[in-house]
Amino acid sequence: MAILLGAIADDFTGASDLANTLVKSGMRTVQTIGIPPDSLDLGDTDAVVIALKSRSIPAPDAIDQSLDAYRWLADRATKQIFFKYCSTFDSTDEGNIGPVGDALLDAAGGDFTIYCPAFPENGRQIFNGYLFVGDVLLSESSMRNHPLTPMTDPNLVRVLARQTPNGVGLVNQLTVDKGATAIEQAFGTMRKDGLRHAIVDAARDRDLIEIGHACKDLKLVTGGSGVAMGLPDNFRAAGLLAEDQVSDALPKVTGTAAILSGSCSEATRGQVDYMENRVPLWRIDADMAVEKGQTLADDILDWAAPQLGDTPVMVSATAAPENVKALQDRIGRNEAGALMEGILARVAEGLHAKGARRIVSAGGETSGAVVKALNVTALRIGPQIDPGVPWTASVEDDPTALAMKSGNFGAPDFFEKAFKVLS
Ligand SMILES: Nc1ncnc2c1ncn2[C@@H]1O[C@H](COP(=O)(O)OP(=O)(O)O)[C@@H](O)[C@H]1O
Ligand SMILES: O=C(O)[C@@H](O)C(=O)COP(=O)(O)O
Repeated sequence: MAILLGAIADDFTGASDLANTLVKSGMRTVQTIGIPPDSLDLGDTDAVVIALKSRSIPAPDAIDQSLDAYRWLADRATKQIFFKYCSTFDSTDEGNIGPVGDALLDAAGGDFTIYCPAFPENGRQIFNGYLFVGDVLLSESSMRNHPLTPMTDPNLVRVLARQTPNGVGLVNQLTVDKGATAIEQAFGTMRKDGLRHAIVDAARDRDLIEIGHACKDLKLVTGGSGVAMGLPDNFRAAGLLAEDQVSDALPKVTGTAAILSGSCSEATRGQVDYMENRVPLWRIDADMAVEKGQTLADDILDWAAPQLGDTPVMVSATAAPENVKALQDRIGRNEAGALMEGILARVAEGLHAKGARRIVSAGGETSGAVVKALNVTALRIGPQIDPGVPWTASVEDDPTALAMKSGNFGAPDFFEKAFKVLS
């Protein structure tokens, strides 16, 4: 059976955000951790989301990994390819959105694609190419202090133009407001003008649905999870997708509970503070982390072992921007990230070995490190906790329930709510 939509996501939280949208829009979706083994039974699957950890690696590596994922999908006669990146367009001037977009477009034999990270339900809107996060421009939001991809330019046409040698245009709100036909005509005009990429404005879900409909003939669509909302309708209109409701029921998972947080985003900082005095919480001290390296995980595991149970134990590297900067100045930006990710991944592995089977991780890079340490191959998508964050369960015989929270997603009580949604 052919895959209708094959997505390549540049991080793990982003992948489950997209899978959540597709399931809610009626597609039977499997999220895989990296390129799936041939032994993976896809069953009746309409969409596959391949989660990579390619957002913050050098662009040539991100291209190679994305093309490997593309080839896996192409070998399975996938009808349309989706490249998922962050709703805050997380990237540096060196990549990776433009370079991966260009490489996938070449591989898919396309000559034009769109870039639309809008996610109105989570406050990401695009007007005249400018990305707003909540009420402020991207560059005024907490994303300006992101530990790995600080976003200081809110104009996505400019941001993308620095990442590709090819022309970047804009389909603005006036055109989007006219609906799918007008948007598709704008794509045609841009193609004739030799533009290969277009940022597309979107402020409301109904804009995203019209944009999705206008993308029905594109070989490659790129964006946040929002723009995927309109894509399932295209397959339904072509008679390829049933009208059936898709279930988000997960197998019953028992086992102790844990929360691992390495996101330093504003929302996560508030969510970690909320859990103070509500659960056993180990906040990783930067000095101790530098001194002990990954062996700090063993101390944390000794502390956690007697407290494991229904109430989650929580381990957090989450820190304020000035503390993140201090550690980065001391040991380097990527080294600081790798240090904290390494400790949290080793804690995850140890907790899993001690019976933890309900695990929440916060942060895209962090979740990537955690999930890789758990040797998970693929995930079923379960109920949503907050917009963009579903529970998932690994397909393995002894399943682990995992919720991977994007840095800036979720209400202040997210971690507490997560375990209520699962029970
Ligand atoms: N105290 C800290 N100092 C420096 N870097 C940190 C600290 N805590 C976590 N990090 C790193 O910051 C990065 C956060 O990125 P990520 O997990 O993707 O979160 P988000 O989803 O909020 O972007 C990770 O690489 C993580 O290891
Ligand atoms: O689109 C989004 O915002 C998310 O799906 C996402 O990719 C978030 O990444 P992190 O903030 O690194 O978790």
